[in-house]
Amino acid sequence: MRLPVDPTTTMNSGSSNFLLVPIQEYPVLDCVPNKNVKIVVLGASNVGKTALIVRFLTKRFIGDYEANTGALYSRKINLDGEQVSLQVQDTPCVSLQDDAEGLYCQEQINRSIYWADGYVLVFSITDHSSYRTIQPLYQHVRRIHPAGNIPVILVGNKSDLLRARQVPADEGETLAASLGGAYFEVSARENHEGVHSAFLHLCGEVSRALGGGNGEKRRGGLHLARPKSPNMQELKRRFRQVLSSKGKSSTTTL
Ligand SMILES: Nc1nc2c(ncn2[C@@H]2O[C@H](COP(=O)(O)OP(=O)(O)OP(=O)(O)O)[C@@H](O)[C@H]2O)c(=O)[nH]1
Repeated sequence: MRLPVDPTTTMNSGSSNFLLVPIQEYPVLDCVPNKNVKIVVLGASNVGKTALIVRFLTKRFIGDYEANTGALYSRKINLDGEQVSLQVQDTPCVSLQDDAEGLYCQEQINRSIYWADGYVLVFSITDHSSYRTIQPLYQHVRRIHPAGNIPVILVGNKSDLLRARQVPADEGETLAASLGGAYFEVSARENHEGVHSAFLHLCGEVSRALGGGNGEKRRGGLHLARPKSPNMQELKRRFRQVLSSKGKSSTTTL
């Protein structure tokens, strides 16, 4: 069933896509100053990225969505007793190239990866090919953020479809461990709590990575941290490093 569309319900006014349930946007005025947790949800087609975001933000599950072109949602959350501004970016799907190592990844996804501080990598437990996209996807994120810690969680969605399972839980756990993140097996369709815990876990990781309340990115990657004292040699070295890492990333133009 398609619900009526209220354009005020989308947070991304420049985008033609829309969501079928209203997600309230909260003012960020009473949030911790400058503490903005930005997460992006990535994965193959049809794994439930939009369903997970809707579940997390509204506690609801809606069966059908318009084809997703990437909407940005913002709200206020309570994290360890602090009101924090959260932004969640939905994305179009990624897919494996024929050699199964490279990734088709739209430019807008690259921009979202660059923008975000934390990553929800989603596959469907009923679709092994969606699981196989995760490792190349993570490598792709790494190319965009080559240095430092990357807060990430791995989500195996559609756990209500046990009879159609193609990915055993221990494969999910092993993969998550190799990425340095936690694994959550959830059902956006049947359960809010699991989805909520997964997103909140990542928000906590991001918040810690951002550091004690000043909201500045602590990790490296393409962000050039300002050196304590001006040193032209060091600046030139960092600049060359960034240029060469950009050159290595064939799909990334930032
Ligand atoms: N059974 C079941 N179906 C789900 C679940 N989550 C999502 N779906 C269904 O899976 C389909 C895809 O969900 P979406 O949220 O549109 O997936 P997506 O990853 O955003 O898809 P793309 O727009 O192709 O990137 C829809 O028909 C959903 O109703 C789940 O936990 N269980």
